[in-house]
Amino acid sequence: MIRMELAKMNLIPVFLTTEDLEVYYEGFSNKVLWPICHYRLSYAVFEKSYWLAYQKVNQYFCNIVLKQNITSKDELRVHDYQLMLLPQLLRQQRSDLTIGYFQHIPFPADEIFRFIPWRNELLKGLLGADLIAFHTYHNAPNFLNSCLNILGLSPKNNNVRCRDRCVQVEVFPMGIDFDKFEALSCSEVVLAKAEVLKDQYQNRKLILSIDRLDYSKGILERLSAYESLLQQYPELRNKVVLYMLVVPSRDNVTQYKLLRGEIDRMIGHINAVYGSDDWTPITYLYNSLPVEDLSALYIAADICLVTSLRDGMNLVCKDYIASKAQDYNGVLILSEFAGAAKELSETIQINPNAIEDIMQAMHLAIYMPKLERQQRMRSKLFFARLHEVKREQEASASRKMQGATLQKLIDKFQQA
Ligand SMILES: Nc1ncnc2c1ncn2[C@@H]1O[C@H](COP(=O)(O)OP(=O)(O)O[C@H]2O[C@H](CO)[C@@H](O)[C@H](O)[C@H]2O)[C@@H](O)[C@H]1O
Ligand SMILES: O=P(O)(O)OC[C@H](O)CO
Repeated sequence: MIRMELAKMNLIPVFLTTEDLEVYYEGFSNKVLWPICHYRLSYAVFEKSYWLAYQKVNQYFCNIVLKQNITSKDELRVHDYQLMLLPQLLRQQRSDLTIGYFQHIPFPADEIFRFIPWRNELLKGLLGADLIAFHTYHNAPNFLNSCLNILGLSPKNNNVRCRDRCVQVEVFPMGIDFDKFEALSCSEVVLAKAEVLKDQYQNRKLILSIDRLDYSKGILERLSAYESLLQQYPELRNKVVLYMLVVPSRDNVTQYKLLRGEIDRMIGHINAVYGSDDWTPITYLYNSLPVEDLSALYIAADICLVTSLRDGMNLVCKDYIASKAQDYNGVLILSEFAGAAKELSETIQINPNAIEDIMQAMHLAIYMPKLERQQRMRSKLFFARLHEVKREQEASASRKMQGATLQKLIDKFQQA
């Protein structure tokens, strides 16, 4: 049944057992690779059984891919850290294939990647691809340094030579479906929902955050900063609301369970200590919402607060910008450790480890004059459009075209 429904969308499922999910997905992917790539060494659990499952499931994906009727004209694209071994597994069976690999999360410094007992195998797995790509610039040298210092392969001009093949390492910052969010922000249904939200909060300043429940998103740091804001500027009490939408994620993994408990505790504390009969400082939703509701939140929010401690890109901030394409009326506070910060220079950027900085950024955003808000948002809109996901798809359809397409867009920007 599932198989048939997915076939209608040209999709083929890869079914995993409960045990595979536990050791491959929750285990190796999210207790080894995720913490290492997000610089949380102490959260990594180097279990041999996780590694065995990771190899097994990557092989399983490989078998299913190769059962399809693939010709050497097809281009295979492997996405993300759950499938680092897949490029080489495919290459071993089919040397004629063109394979791309895109990593959505950061690639850490070689001294960090080195911690993984199976780092050589992982790097060799990736090097089965013809093209390895990351969101932002610093990931590429991190990967190339790992090839050099762990495998002893000297890179030359972003290329790594593996026997008779040359692997190219590139940077493609990913965007969103900009038009979709812009269109939603004009839809009557969404605008009505946004009005309901504004009424509900009686025109208090609405600070919005949306993320999966993840320790990489700096959720506790955000809460500490918000508490400091209410402490240091008591005149803001009853005038602001922090609306936190936290999307459930990996809830069987220990560190995620602990984080959830701590979030609940901090929110309970802030609401109990600072709240009053007619004002709750934090609205907290632990849920996944339909896209119309997300869009209404973006429209209603005066400020969007992104506090990632590490983030490959962060698309929430781009969704927010696209949702402001009509009136430019919003302020984005963005962590300097989110990949998006490299493109969005007109944001208020913060180091999320500096609680005082987040607090001052919120204060600045709350009192920012309308003209300045709009000027900053206009320039951000340009960059969010520049890397729209549709353009990226067209651009990466041919590797050769990529450089030229991107250059053309950059030239256009420079002329503007
Ligand atoms: N309830 C809901 N329903 C529908 N959509 C929802 C939703 N809640 C959130 N979303 C959407 O999901 C996306 C989440 O992407 P993010 O980049 O913010 O984080 P994530 O860590 O999941 O992504 C990983 O992949 C992305 C993309 O490569 C990288 O930016 C990031 O660094 C990396 O960790 C956003 O576009 C958001 O609008
Ligand atoms: O929810 P997960 O575990 O599939 O991970 C989502 C992230 O987009 C991974 O990059």
